[in-house]
Amino acid sequence: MNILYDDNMPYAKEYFRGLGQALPFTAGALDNTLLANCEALLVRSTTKVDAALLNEAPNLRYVATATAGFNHLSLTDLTARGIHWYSAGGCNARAVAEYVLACLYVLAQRDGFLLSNKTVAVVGVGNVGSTLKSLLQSVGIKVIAYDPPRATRDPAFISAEFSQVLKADIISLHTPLVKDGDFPTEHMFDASVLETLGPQQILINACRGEVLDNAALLALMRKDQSSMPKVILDCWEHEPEIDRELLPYITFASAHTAGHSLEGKARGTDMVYADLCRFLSLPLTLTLEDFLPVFSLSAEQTQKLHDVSASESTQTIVCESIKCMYDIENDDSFFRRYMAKSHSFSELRRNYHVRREWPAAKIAIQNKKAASVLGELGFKLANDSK
Ligand SMILES: NC(=O)c1ccc[n+]([C@@H]2O[C@H](COP(=O)([O-])OP(=O)(O)OC[C@H]3O[C@@H](n4cnc5c(N)ncnc54)[C@H](O)[C@@H]3O)[C@@H](O)[C@H]2O)c1
Ligand SMILES: O=C(O)[C@H](O)[C@H](O)COP(=O)(O)O
Repeated sequence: MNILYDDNMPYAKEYFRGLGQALPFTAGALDNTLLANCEALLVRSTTKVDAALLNEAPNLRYVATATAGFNHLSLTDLTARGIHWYSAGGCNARAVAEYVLACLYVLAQRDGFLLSNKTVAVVGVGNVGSTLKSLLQSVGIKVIAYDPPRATRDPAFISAEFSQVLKADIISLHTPLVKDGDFPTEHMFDASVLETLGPQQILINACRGEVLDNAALLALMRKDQSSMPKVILDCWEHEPEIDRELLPYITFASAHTAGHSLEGKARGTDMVYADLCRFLSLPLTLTLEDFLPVFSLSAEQTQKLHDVSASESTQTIVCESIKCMYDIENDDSFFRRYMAKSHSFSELRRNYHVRREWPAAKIAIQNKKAASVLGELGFKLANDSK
């Protein structure tokens, strides 16, 4: 089988070489001569698989995206041509949930509030939203779950009302981009919705840029930033050509990298591999454990955690532990510096640093309450913790 895979899929060479002739391509530079013979095309979200691409690929039988979102695949065109398609739903759910928690803990420390006193509205309670909801609830943070389409599919799920969402202290968006049907999400947060929010609230978009009307947000921020919520953006409208004018009004800004943990990306490759093996009726011979490197904190980080362990404040210890794994302030300042130099959003994403998920780390924390919270959040605790 002739396979083409995005060269930004970790371990793809190792996973796919046993399934046929597997060649890498760079998103944005997919060669039509390669497409002409391609039978299986493995992409990430930066390759649009539409009629124009499919017209160049007459031998294509299989398309997969190693990402959760699949709004870059034209399902109508794939189905019309009888091409099997797959998306790796859930591959990076923990990565995005960790991103949201990292933002919230750092903001709580910076602004001097207790996260445990806040209510978080999770909008879209699928793979990402459910993972986030479980982690928040496991550490005692109240969650409002909003997902009307899920309530129609799953009688056991009861969705909150949208009016309750708008009153929450923190609103975190985790829906797909849906342009039509009964539950569209495009510009779900438009000017009329944004105007109902206040400065004591926090709004996070780590799903798709188009769910939040960026032009309306910019206009309202310019009119009176002091009446607006704090806005945290990982996903932007019109990526990669985002509106840089919005940047000064954003509390934490990142380049659509919430899901870019090494595990999140590699799990995407692994899930596509498993689906392609099923499609070809071949046995699975490789797993993620064959590839993920062992991780340990640096001596400096270990010392820092040891020092902060003496703190009385659980939130301080949890925040510092999270920062050892994922420092959102670093991502934010790097992004701002990078964008100020007119560098490309896509390049920044391609060269994103290696970020590991929290269960990869083993930490020693003396404070019992903090150790328990960190355990709930997925950190492995060394024997001398608790
Ligand atoms: N920033 C990132 O790096 C990153 C990473 C992963 C996923 N994503 C985005 O987040 C989205 C969610 O990911 P997921 O894996 O949880 O997908 P999912 O399909 O598992 O869950 C999405 C949920 O949103 C719900 N939903 C749909 N329309 C809705 C509406 N109008 N109102 C409320 N809820 C609605 C669905 O019913 C579903 O339960 C993806 O589609 C992708 O666009 C972004
Ligand atoms: O949908 C997803 O899984 C995410 O948006 C994912 O992180 C996108 O990453 P990309 O394919 O653009 O590298």
